[in-house]
Amino acid sequence: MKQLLPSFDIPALDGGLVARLQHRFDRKTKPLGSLGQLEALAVQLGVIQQRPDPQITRPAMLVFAADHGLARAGVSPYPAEVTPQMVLNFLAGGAAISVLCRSHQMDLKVVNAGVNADFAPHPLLIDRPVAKGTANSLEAPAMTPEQVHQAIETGAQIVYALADEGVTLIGLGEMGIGNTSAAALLMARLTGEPVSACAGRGTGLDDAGLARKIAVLEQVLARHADALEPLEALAALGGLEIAMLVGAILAAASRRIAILVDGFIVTSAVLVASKLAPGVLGYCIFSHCSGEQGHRLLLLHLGARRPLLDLGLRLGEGSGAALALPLVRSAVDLLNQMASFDEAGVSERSE
Ligand SMILES: Cc1cc2ncn([C@H]3O[C@H](COP(=O)(O)O)[C@@H](O)[C@H]3O)c2cc1C
Ligand SMILES: O=C(O)c1cccnc1
Repeated sequence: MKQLLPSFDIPALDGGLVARLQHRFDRKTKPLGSLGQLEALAVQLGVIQQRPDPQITRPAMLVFAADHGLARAGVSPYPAEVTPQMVLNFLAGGAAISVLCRSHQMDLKVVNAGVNADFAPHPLLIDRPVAKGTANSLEAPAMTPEQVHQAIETGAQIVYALADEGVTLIGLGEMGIGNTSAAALLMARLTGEPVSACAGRGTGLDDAGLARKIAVLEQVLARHADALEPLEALAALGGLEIAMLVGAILAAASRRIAILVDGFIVTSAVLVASKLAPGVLGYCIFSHCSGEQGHRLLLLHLGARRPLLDLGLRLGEGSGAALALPLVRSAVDLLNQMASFDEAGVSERSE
């Protein structure tokens, strides 16, 4: 299925630049290393942008929405109608991500990747559905190879258009009832972790509901036991919004755009993208560790030991990514605006 992947050229990040940017930070008027993780964050932005003074211009939040056939297997306590209803809520400005994008001056775009509904045109809506939801992966592969290809291509095109408008950082979010199941399936298949370590309560399953979800997901994995390659796994187990996220991640990295990764579902898309092109990881900023069971372990598989925030969020939509943007802005401002010891005439360490 590899030939169905559009080609992405991910620039390798320049290790020498890391040392030069860190040296620039080390000359600032503060004890060495005292800005902790913010230093590495600013350095990462500088390396991504290949400049000593990284800039965050026109930050955009892309929320990809789609429906899941697997939702019919009772893996979520909420009905599938919530997906289109929440899309309308995003467009009307009443959802958590709407509020957070206003709070943090992010340009919100909602992508219909495959919701089971029709939408009237709206300035915030990018209406590019590949289908009206996925097939139920208990019965068939969730997507055909062609649908996966189209979704990846569409996600990439959306990001290329933003790059052409001067966007240098994107936040990624999602909406799709049932998608913690799709994400857990991808995690289990691509990391080899047991389903019980990958599946969580999602929107609030009780103990019996979680046990049922785990049993369903084990059946799905057994049904698609031969879907081992990342694109095959994505087609068999994933979702249209997850496939579009994969395209968006690959395209962002190929244009040197920094990616603020949200919660469990977006991180599952990073997992797939990183199996296709490991270089994408250098472009990812892991904004937070979600309360969803499985997220911390998934982050560890991706080498992300210290996501920026740990607030017990379990929402998705891009909420954690939007909340982390002020930290990224602060990191970059500190690197760009702090005086050095020489500039400020401050004495340096004497021993
Ligand atoms: C009102 C509402 C708003 C949401 N916003 C994000 N999600 C989150 O919950 C869903 C995943 O959980 P599960 O796999 O349990 O269905 C996704 O849509 C995710 O974005 C929401 C869920 C609900 C109910
Ligand atoms: O971590 C997430 O992204 C998440 C967790 C629960 C429900 N929806 C999303």
